[in-house]
Amino acid sequence: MLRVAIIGASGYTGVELARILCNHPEFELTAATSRQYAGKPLSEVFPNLLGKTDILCENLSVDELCKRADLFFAAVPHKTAMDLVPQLLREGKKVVDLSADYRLRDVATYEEWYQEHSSPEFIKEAVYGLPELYREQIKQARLIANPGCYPTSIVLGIAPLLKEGIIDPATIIVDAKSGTTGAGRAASVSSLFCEVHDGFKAYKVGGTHRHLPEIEQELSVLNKNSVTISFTPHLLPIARGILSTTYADLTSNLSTEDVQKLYTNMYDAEPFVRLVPEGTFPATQHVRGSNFCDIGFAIDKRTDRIIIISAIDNIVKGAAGQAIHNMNLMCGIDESTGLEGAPFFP
Ligand SMILES: NC(=O)C1=CN([C@@H]2O[C@H](COP(=O)(O)OP(=O)(O)OC[C@H]3O[C@@H](n4cnc5c(N)ncnc54)[C@H](OP(=O)(O)O)[C@@H]3O)[C@@H](O)[C@H]2O)C=CC1
Ligand SMILES: CC(=O)N[C@@H](CCC(=O)OP(=O)(O)O)C(=O)O
Repeated sequence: MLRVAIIGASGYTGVELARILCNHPEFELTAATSRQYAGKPLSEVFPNLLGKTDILCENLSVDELCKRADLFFAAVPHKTAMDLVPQLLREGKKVVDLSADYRLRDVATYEEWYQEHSSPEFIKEAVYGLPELYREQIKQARLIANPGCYPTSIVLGIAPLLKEGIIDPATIIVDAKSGTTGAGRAASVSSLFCEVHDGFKAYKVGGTHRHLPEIEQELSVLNKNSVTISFTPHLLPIARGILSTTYADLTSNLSTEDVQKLYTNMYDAEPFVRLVPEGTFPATQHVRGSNFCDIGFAIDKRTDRIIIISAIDNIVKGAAGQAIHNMNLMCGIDESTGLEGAPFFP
């Protein structure tokens, strides 16, 4: 068994990592950190884990953790991970960082959207952990920058079209909607039940969301040229799930079958991308609790636009599930291990 630690186990992605690891045949959870719950059993903090793990939460001491684990998931807020990841790497550990700290390849862009980077020397070696695009690099990596939840759903949805050059990149518009777990578990007024329940709102409108540079970075790689998009996130009154609706102008007169072939060519062998049958569209409730990204599309002949719908569970494919997928690849074990479960429904 490979010994695994979760740094930031008391957050939403931390508990999801723990849930998946409890049933993982190759990984053993040997340490879990939380400052506020130090000394408490993780299964007391999260009763869904009762009987599944007897691990205690502990304070963060990298030296201590390094004695008891070889693989690390950093599930702490961005701007925090960059201070602890270098120490783990220097100790020879493999790290999947769920935060944004190593996702942007250009340090100046990171510093424009976040803050001064304390360990920019590791950005170059970090591999962006989207297995559908970077599988071979991930297998060789010791540091993975696990993608953001919105970027995962959006990039996977558009990738085949941009790669084949059949849409005009200047016309890409994305409306994406996220469940409230996307905001994390820390108490905040904007996440209170009465602020979220029974309503629906846009936020960070007008090109101000910090996922924009990440999405544009990956779309630009696929397009082999710089891409700038419009992106508006929305907050859904549900716990889990992201549904992204993307619009773009088609540059050639393709049939639905032609486009279907592009998606099939790219994703047929992918264990966690499902193309939904023609005429049907993904829904958050069909991916809930799973590592799937479901994708569907329609061509609007009236406007010559394509509309792509993609859905993920933000804490599984958008965070913890994708992180475990990446760690499986880094450790050379079957990439689907621990992630095969069907979504919960209803
Ligand atoms: N929620 C989501 O859908 C997604 C989240 N992410 C990213 O994953 C990471 C974790 O997110 P999420 O689980 O939602 O966050 P939460 O706020 O729910 O949890 C954060 C965790 O980090 C710990 N923590 C906070 N500050 C520090 C610190 N300074 N030092 C050590 N530990 C700290 C907290 O525990 P304690 O305070 O007890 O120490 C807690 O366990 C973030 O970087 C987030 O951006 C990525 C994709 C999707
Ligand atoms: C609903 C909600 O608030 N979502 C978060 C998504 C953040 C996320 O998890 O992504 P990072 O890992 O890049 O922080 C937001 O919009 O900031």
